[in-house]
Amino acid sequence: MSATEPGTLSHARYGKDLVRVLRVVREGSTHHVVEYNVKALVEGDIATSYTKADNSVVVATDSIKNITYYIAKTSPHVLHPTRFALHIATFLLSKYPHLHKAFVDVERLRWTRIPLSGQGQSTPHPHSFYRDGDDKQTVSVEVDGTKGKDKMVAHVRGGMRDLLVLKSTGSAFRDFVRDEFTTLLEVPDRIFSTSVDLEYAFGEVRIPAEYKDSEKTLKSFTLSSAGKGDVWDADFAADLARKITLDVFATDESESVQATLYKMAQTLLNEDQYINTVTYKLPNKHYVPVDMRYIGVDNVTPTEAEVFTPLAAPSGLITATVTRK
Ligand SMILES: O=c1[nH]c(=O)c2[nH]c(=O)[nH]c2[nH]1
Repeated sequence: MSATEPGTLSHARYGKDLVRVLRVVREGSTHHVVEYNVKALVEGDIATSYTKADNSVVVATDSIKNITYYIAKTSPHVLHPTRFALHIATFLLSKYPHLHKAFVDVERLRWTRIPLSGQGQSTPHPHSFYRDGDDKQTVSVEVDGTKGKDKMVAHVRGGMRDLLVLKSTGSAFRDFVRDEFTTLLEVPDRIFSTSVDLEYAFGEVRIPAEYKDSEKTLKSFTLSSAGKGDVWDADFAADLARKITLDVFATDESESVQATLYKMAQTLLNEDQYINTVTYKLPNKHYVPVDMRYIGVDNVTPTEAEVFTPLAAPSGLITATVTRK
């Protein structure tokens, strides 16, 4: 190595981030829409592009963006974020022999059919939608073609972020360490609010042959899943994870964010046998009772606390990963 290069390139990965795409699938007069934010990165024999300014090994990030749109246009998987991500990753590796790994993250934004009321019942509109929550479904896939393009394997993670929840009772925080640094009061009842960030990992899967030959099979190909909530049925897992998170949050008599988080994770592992690890990141979004004693009003005794101020910062942050035994 030349004296002017004291370092070696030990890691190199590149691609396009923040590719925004809305796809409409028309089924007669019923339409389906999905909106995604996509990040697609690749690794492979690309070192010389960094070390020798050799762009002959570079698939332009602009082309990676175009491939993302092309798969959005042609993939039979486009309505399913996990399979869509797998399709982009697999396509990149199949098309470019010198690329060996692809990393595709997809965020799905919420668009839900507008429910129309009439004749005492609600009907979902066939082509009008509304944003019914700021939470995003997340998908991260890593497809590894290093053992050969006919033996590709994938590591898939699902999850969600920005699911904002609050409960006004059913949450206590007591019996924590008390010493000279403690100012927090023990409370049998408090507000509990968090913005749920969840990620869960499935076991490794082989990419079926149909995925690779995308252009030949695009029209005909449908993939059957091996079981409810597996990688190929990850939408089920995502709905289940959201439902469990909300159910446990609502019904748990919480002794702490830690204890509620752990119950959520165990419930998800119990209900989806294909998920192996679950990671929650739960900020504790504090709401503080306003002290009105100076005007002779009790708003601090837990049973009297009715007026709160949200505390933007600092925030608690409770995280944990629970792994299947
Ligand atoms: O559920 C909680 N866990 C903590 O670790 C903690 N720390 C704190 O100040 N409040 C809370 N609440």
